[in-house]
Amino acid sequence: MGYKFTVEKLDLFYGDFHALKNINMNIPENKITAFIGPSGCGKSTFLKSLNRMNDLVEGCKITGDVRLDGEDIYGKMDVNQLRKRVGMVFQKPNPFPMSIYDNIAYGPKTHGIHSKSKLDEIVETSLKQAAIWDEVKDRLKKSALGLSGGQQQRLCIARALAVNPEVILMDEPTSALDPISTSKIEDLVIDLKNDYTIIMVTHNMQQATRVSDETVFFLLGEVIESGNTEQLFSLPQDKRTEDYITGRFG
Ligand SMILES: Nc1ncnc2c1ncn2[C@@H]1O[C@H](COP(=O)(O)OP(=O)(O)OP(=O)(O)O)[C@@H](O)[C@H]1O
Repeated sequence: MGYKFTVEKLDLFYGDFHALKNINMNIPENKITAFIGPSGCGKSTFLKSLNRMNDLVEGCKITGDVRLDGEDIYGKMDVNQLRKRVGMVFQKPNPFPMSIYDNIAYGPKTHGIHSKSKLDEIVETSLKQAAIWDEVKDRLKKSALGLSGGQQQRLCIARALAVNPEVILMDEPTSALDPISTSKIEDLVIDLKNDYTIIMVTHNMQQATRVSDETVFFLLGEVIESGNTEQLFSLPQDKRTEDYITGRFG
């Protein structure tokens, strides 16, 4: 199994607060990895350290080693290039206040693509990949804010795909959505893993078992247990994992 990310001895501090403690992890390529754990245990913080979103947080200090395809992302790698390779989808759909078309074309334009035909092609392909093309193809020039929550989230996934990333980080991508939209996003995520490496934070255990290949359980800033999803849920090795997945705490 090839690893997309390898993380060694990662510690992260927000000022004096030690939010992530000695994280060691390998994230397999072209698989879906789920991060689970109670609120405040550091899942989002860790997710954001994979594309250096924490750089924007004042007082945040990170030590250790995070490698993408063997390359140190906190070394010489250009942050814009890193974020192009490692895209992100947030909990609440956050389309830009512009047309559906422009939401998708925005990223490719900032990376130097200006040909109308090329942009048209990227918009269509990305929307098709995100399983929303049929719903929006006749209203591409209309505001993205007029879409439903579930459509907006698929649009945001299309926007992430438009810059041709290798990894997609998803922070509770369905927590604001109804069951039908959730199921559409889950199907989509499973389809996408053929071409992308996906890392997803979820509070929903059923979702983790439905979609992910690997699961990582976080508690109080530490990784308690990780491994094959089916195994972790059927035969947890650590009592704390068992307590969490059986709903005894968290
Ligand atoms: N910008 C920040 N400054 C200071 N502390 C922060 C900051 N962001 C997060 N924290 C703290 O770091 C810890 C981990 O937060 P994080 O958001 O990563 O947890 P989480 O597991 O994703 O939680 P949730 O499931 O509720 O989203 C929490 O104690 C939180 O209060």
